Amino acid sequence: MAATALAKAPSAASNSAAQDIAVSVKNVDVVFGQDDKAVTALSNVSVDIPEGSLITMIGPSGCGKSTLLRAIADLVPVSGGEITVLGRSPEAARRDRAFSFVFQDPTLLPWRSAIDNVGLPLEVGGGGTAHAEPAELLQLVGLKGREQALPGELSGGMRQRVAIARALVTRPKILLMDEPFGALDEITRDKLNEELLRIWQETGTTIMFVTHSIPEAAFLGQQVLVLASHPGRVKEFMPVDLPYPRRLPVRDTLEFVQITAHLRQLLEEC
Ligand SMILES: Nc1ncnc2c1ncn2[C@@H]1O[C@H](COP(=O)(O)OP(=O)(O)OP(=O)(O)O)[C@@H](O)[C@H]1O
Repeated sequence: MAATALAKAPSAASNSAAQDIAVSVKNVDVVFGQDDKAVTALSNVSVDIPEGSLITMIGPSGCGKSTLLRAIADLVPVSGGEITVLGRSPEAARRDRAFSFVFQDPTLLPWRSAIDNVGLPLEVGGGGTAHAEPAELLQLVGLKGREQALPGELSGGMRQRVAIARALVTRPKILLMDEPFGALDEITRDKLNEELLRIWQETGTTIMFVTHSIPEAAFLGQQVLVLASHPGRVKEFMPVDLPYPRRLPVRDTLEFVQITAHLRQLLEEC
């Protein structure tokens, strides 16, 4: 396996001129079940996610945020329309390890150290592919010195950092994150929000991030994809016109308050 350093990709935030599309979602429907039990989770959803961008997704419970992320990740089949990931099918992209998924629950193996958890994807089918060094990734997520700690010896926030490092070890172009900080206390979550932005800028990874938190969606995202429910559909794809690097105090500015007020208004209409 070829270990490579975490090459600094072109700054994601300053890369908006290069509009190659990482994920294209075109007229996508997802229907679960059949006949009178059929649930239309997504209806005619279209959105293009530029390479290197950080997109947050928000919407009422059950509007299909996770389903959209899972369809992109080839975990859920689409019933209509088309998804392409870096120009190929989600299945091909999964085989090529074009993306990694981070869930709310970090699901680490409790008997393996932090560094061995980070390296796990390399042991299951990662042979021959370029990858990042687990130790370097633990440093990237702020866990230098805790390489040998077992998950049970780490806090919830630290475990989620390990999960993020593990997701990055195969050097995916795209990171799909489904409420990764939803179970954490507010202070830890704030800190991880700032750190995720730093990681994004250092790696240039395209990130799609599902959240229930309006401030989190606005703080992280270059654009916020607002989904409405029954059936799940795009309500608005709203740009967040705040410069990066963003620090937490930006949330106290009038601009930020106006953005979150607009998002709240959109969600009330969903
Ligand atoms: N495997 C499945 N089988 C049947 N229905 C499903 C399945 N997965 C999701 N659904 C339904 O699809 C709809 C969208 O669910 P999804 O989990 O994508 O919503 P969500 O916006 O992520 O919700 P939440 O914010 O509560 O996590 C819901 O009505 C849900 O019940």
